[in-house]
Amino acid sequence: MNLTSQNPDQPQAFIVDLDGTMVDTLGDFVAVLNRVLQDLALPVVGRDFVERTVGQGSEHLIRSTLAHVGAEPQLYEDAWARYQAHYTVLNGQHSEVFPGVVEGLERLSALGRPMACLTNKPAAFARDLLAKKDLAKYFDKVFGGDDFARKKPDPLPLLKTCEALGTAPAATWMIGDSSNDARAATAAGCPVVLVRYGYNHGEPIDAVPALQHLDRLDAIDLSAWA
Ligand SMILES: O=C(O)COP(=O)(O)O
Ligand SMILES: [Mg+2]
Repeated sequence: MNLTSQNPDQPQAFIVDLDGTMVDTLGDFVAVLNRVLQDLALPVVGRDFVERTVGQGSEHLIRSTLAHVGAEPQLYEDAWARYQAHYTVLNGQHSEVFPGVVEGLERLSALGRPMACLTNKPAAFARDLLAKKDLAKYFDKVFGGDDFARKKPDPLPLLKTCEALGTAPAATWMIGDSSNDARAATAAGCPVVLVRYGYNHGEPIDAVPALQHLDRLDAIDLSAWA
């Protein structure tokens, strides 16, 4: 086995999504959104709505939530400021690392290849959450939805992350939970692995083409290394 091989089929680096892939953050999103809605004397939202709506960044989530409860879109700026304030306090309090994630990250990190976390979550919240859940140690780089001009499903964040890791997209595996991750990865030329337990906009993830669909991150098949 030659670990330094440049065979593009072999993973030379990993990019891992955060919400729905490593951490079950739905509880945080629901708690924060409902505090914002209560502040604004608006009706609260349920877990199902949030599960269908997360994954495209905070702006999209806040705008969609206001529309869902029938609020005026002009409330956005106020809601965004309140969302930031509540999220800063509540980040990680209602969320759990998914089963198999620590074991999976240990397997990946044992390969000694560069690893990045790439999420649509604002970078400051992502860094804070990774630190609180003791996952920061696995990543050489962490990028959030406000680090680049465009978010996933645009390929730009993937291309920029590959550049930062110093690896070719074709040799850099993206591990995510949604069609957003898959679309961004495919457009960037990165192979994609999808987990089934996350949030895929209310759609079955098995319908989204990927190298592998996993029930747990530690079930990832790295046999391309053999
Ligand atoms: O939309 C978000 O805030 C985060 O989503 P992601 O971590 O799955 O990219
Ligand atoms: Mg996700």
